[in-house]
Amino acid sequence: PKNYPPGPRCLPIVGNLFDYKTLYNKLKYHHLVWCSFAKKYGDIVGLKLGQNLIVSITKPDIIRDVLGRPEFSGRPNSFFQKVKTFGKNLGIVFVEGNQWKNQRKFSLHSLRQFGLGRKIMEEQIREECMLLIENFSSQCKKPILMDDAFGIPILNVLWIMIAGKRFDTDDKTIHKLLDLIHSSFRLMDMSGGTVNQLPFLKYIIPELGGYNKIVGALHTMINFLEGIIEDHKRNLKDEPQDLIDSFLQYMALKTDDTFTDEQLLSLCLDLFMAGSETTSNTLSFAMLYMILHPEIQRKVQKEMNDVLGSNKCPTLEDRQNLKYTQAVILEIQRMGNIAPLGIAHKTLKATQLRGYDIPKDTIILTNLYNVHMDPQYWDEPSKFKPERFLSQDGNVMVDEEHFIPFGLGKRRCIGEVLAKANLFLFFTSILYHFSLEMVDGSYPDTEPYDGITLSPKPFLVQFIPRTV
Ligand code: HEM
Repeated sequence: PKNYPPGPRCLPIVGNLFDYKTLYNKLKYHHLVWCSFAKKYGDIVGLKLGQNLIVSITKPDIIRDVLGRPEFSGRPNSFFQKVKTFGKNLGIVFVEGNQWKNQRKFSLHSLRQFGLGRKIMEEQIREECMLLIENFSSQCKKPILMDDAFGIPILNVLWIMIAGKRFDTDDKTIHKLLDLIHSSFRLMDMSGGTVNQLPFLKYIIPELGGYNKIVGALHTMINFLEGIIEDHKRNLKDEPQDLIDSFLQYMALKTDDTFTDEQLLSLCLDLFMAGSETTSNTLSFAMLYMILHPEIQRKVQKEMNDVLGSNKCPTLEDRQNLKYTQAVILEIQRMGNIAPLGIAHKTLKATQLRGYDIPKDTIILTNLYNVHMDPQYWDEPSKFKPERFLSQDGNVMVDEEHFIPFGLGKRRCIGEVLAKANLFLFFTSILYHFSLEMVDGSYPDTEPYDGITLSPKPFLVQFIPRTV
């Protein structure tokens, strides 16, 4: 397109697909590919990958601008999205227009009704923390493998709001489902994946891009959720007990035609996926950084002792007084970069950005990784330094221009309050009960897995009980 943002020269049909793949093979991470394009072509880069126009933005002030403008609030129509949602655009994360507005409003309202941001949510998190601590205690003589330690406890808090029940830590079906989501997230990417850019390829090479694996995983998830929704239908009471009940009741009123059976299933699927993978990966990163930085771990433990005394495990109320601990959690999020390219947006109409023309239906990637790792703003960005989030007088200091792990604007994460509460309570209760140590002879691999979210590769941790 004319006056499109700069980028490498385009070939017919494939566009810049080969440039992209070549760089990806070299750099191994999608966000680094976009950082590398940005170095060469500037803060706004325009590519064509197969049939899709993709513009990536790396600078914080432009990202803020874009996330604040309604014409950038669409979502790409991904191929996997369609598999997941019966060939239609359903759910919450990838829908647009009124459907998105209504579903987002309903979800937020309903999650709040069933606990989000309320005292009961904290109680449920504390319950999950206690069970996890017991579980770690029973195994603490031997090293524990950190792979999906947090998956079920984290999902449980959300699942109680959505479906009114929690899962046992050793529930095999849920382990399997979380594992499927985890491996699908490793296979997908925000740039859309090859199948997305050249859809006809899926008929030629079905294994391409893990296509079959992802489709299989989605079908397993759908079957599982169908069972849960059927149960709710059978046991529906006058007073709704959870989000699914509320949805079913609202659907029965027939006042809004975006409330359908298929929509309910897709909404649950979206919330399940968005809510489990993100927070539990961040907690795995937390464990990783703590074994790499024992001195920081000691400082967190000392702060808890100094501020709360030696026999009180922190509550959310204590958060404001545990400033160093808060700074450590912020630094874990900054370095962990769970959603390195955020979630892709799409232009709803032709528009302009800093003098460039951006056609309708262009995919927009916000490079959150770059925002958090930009050496022009962050001093020694690859070093783990919690002090960067503390002012001279020891107060927590967050510059919202350069720290946006949950995104910004109308599409901002709806689970932020829950995620922050989970991160704080799980992190502090673990460090209150244990000191974490690296296992002799098994230095962890600090390079994360790539994917739609980043996650640490599995590593071993020794949990040493603290005498508090
Ligand atoms: C540490 C944990 C989390 C991080 C870092 C995170 C990050 C993000 C980011 C970057 C976005 C995209 C914003 C954009 O489109 O520009 C997002 C969207 C979203 N998140 Fe989270 N998230 C986390 C936890 C959660 C949880 C626990 C839930 C469960 C309720 C959740 C539900 C969602 C949903 C539904 C959206 C899509 C919103 C929309 O499209 O309107 N997230 N999140």
